[in-house]
Amino acid sequence: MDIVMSAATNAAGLAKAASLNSRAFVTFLAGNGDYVKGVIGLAKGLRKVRTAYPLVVAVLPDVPGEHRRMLVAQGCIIREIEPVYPPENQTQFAMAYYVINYSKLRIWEFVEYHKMIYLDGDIQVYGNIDHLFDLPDGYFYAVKDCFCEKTWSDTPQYKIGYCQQCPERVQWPAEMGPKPALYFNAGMFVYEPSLSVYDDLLNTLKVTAPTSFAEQDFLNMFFRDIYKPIPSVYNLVLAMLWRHPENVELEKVKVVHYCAAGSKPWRYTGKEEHMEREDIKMLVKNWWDIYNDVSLDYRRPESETERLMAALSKAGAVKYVTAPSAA
Ligand SMILES: O=c1ccn([C@@H]2O[C@H](COP(=O)(O)OP(=O)(O)O[C@H]3O[C@H](CO)[C@H](O)[C@H](O)[C@H]3O)[C@@H](O)[C@H]2O)c(=O)[nH]1
Ligand SMILES: O[C@H]1[C@H](O)[C@@H](O)[C@H](O)[C@@H](O)[C@H]1O
Ligand SMILES: [Mn+2]
Repeated sequence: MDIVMSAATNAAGLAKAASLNSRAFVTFLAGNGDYVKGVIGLAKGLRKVRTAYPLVVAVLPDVPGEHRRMLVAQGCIIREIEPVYPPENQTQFAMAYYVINYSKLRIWEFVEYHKMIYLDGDIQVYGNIDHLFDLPDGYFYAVKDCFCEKTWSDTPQYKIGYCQQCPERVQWPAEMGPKPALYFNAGMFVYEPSLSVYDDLLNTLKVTAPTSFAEQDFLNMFFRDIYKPIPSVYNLVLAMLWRHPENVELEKVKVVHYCAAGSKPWRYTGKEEHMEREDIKMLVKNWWDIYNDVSLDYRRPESETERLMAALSKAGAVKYVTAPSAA
C-alpha cells in the first residue's frame, strides 16, 4: 500500500515538476479563410530557427477539418476553444473582424504549460526567441505599439500626433489629462496561463465595454500594472519602417508582424500605400521563402525501434518485410 502511495505521489510530483517547466508557443486561428497559411508559415519559421518548443494552435470551432489536418501535418498541437463574445455594445472596432479576437482570452486556460509565448498568425520569426521563456515570472511582456497608422484615427493620440515611439515629437498636453499609459501590441506577448487569471479575465470582460482595438485594449487595461515592455525586435509592427525608421535596425529584428494594411504575405499585391517599399518586398519574399521551403516541413521523429531496425537492416544484420495491413 505504502509503495503504491509513494509511487503515486512520486508520479504526481514528477508530473507537477514537468508541468512547471513546460513551455510552448501559441497562436490563434479562426474561420475557414487563408489565415491557416499564416499559421503554417509560422510553424515552419519556428522550425527554421530551431526552437525547442512546440506550437499550439487555439482553433475556433469554425476551422475546417482539412485545415486542422494540415496543421497537425506541420507538427502543430491543435486545441479547440469556444468563442468568447464581448458584452453587447455599439462599438465600432478598428477592423470589424477584431471581435473574434476576444476568443484569444481562452489561452489563459492552457495551464498544462507554465509559460507561453503568444504569436499572431500573421507573424514570422527570423531569429530564435526561446530565451524569452526565461524572463522572470509574474509579468506580462510585449512590445510597445505605434499610434501613427490610420487604424488609430479615432483616438486622441492620433488626432494630436502623439506616439509613444517618439514621445518628444508632440508633448502630451496637460489639458488632456494624464499621459496615456504605455500600450502594447497584442500580436505577441509572453505570459503564464492561470485558471484564476482566466476567470478574472472573463469576469472583467463581462463588465467592460468593448473599444476599438477589442481584446488588445482590454489586455492593455487588465495587465497595465504588470506590463513590461520588451525591445521592438520581438514584434516589428511594419508601420515602424516608415513612421519611426530611426527606431528600427532591420538586420537585428527577430520577429516580424505583417499587420500593416496590405502586408499579409499571402494576400500581398504591392498596390496599397507603402507596400511598394523595397524593405516590404524583401520581408514578403522572406516569408514566402520559408512557407515554400519543403525542407522545413515537419518530419515525425522515428521511434527508437524503427531507428534501430533501420540501422540493423542497413548493416545487413536483419532482413525484415513489412507485414501486410489488415485491410
Ligand atoms: O479571419 C481571421 C482573422 C484573424 N485571425 C487570427 O487573429 C489574429 C489577429 O488578426 P490580425 O493579425 O489580422 O490583426 P492585427 O495584427 O491587425 O491586430 C492586432 O489587433 C487585434 C485587435 O483585436 C489583435 O489584438 C491582434 O492580435 C493584434 O495583432 C490573426 O493573426 C490570426 O491569428 C484568424 O485566424 N482568422
Ligand atoms: O493592433 C493594431 C494593428 O496591428 C494595426 O495594424 C496597427 O496599425 C496598430 O498599431 C495595432 O495597434
Ligand atoms: Mn496580426
